[in-house]
Amino acid sequence: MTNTLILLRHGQSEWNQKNLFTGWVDVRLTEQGRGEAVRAGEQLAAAGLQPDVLHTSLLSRAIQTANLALDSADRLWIPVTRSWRLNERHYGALQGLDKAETLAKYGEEQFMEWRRSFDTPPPALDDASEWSQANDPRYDGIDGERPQTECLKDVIDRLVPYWEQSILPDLNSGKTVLVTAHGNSLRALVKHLDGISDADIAGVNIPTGMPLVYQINADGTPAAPGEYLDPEAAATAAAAVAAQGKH
Ligand SMILES: O=C(O)[C@@H](CO)OP(=O)(O)O
Repeated sequence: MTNTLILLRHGQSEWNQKNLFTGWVDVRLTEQGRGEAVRAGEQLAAAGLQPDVLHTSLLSRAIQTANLALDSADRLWIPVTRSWRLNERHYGALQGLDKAETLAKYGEEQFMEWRRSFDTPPPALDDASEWSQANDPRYDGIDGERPQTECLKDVIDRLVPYWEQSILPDLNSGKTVLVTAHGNSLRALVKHLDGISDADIAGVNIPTGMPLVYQINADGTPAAPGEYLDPEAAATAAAAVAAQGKH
């Protein structure tokens, strides 16, 4: 007996479009991103997938994506739980910087280490920065745990407890669960689910707006690796994410 988990990265955001490091900065979807979210919902409906509950991050781009996708799947009414534990990886002092300029300034090795290494966080973001979330009321309750930078390992450490305590119980009560989140928080979850090594996860990129579907066993393991509803389009879009900053 397995239950269905659908992972969905938000559609293109304003800062994806501008090629800026985003992290916890609360940017919105572009028109293209809103279209991706609507299409994701249409794909769910066409595949006969009907989410019973939604888990989202606290960031607007994931919330907008969920709302648009659920609206086009005619499931806008389902219960919602939101958690900072599903937020994008905090990108530290890189938040707000241009990816291409950062690559040119620091070189490819350092750039890729910051983007994709498992355990090297970027430099911390000063609380006084305009891109800091130090005074953002949505994080009032988590102040002791509010990061100033994170590597992927840090994201796994804060996300896996949420997976075990909130998402897995929903799956085990027989619900189809939709999770809308972010490139790196979903890489963290996919690494955990698929047992991908610390080295190999560097090569995994999650495209925007493409539903990724798992069948999950009662013990939280997947019955098989996740499958995109549109594998060809997902592979093309993931390659574009991998190449960001390089053109
Ligand atoms: O900027 C970010 O927060 C992320 C996702 O958009 O970028 P990257 O893919 O470079 O980790």
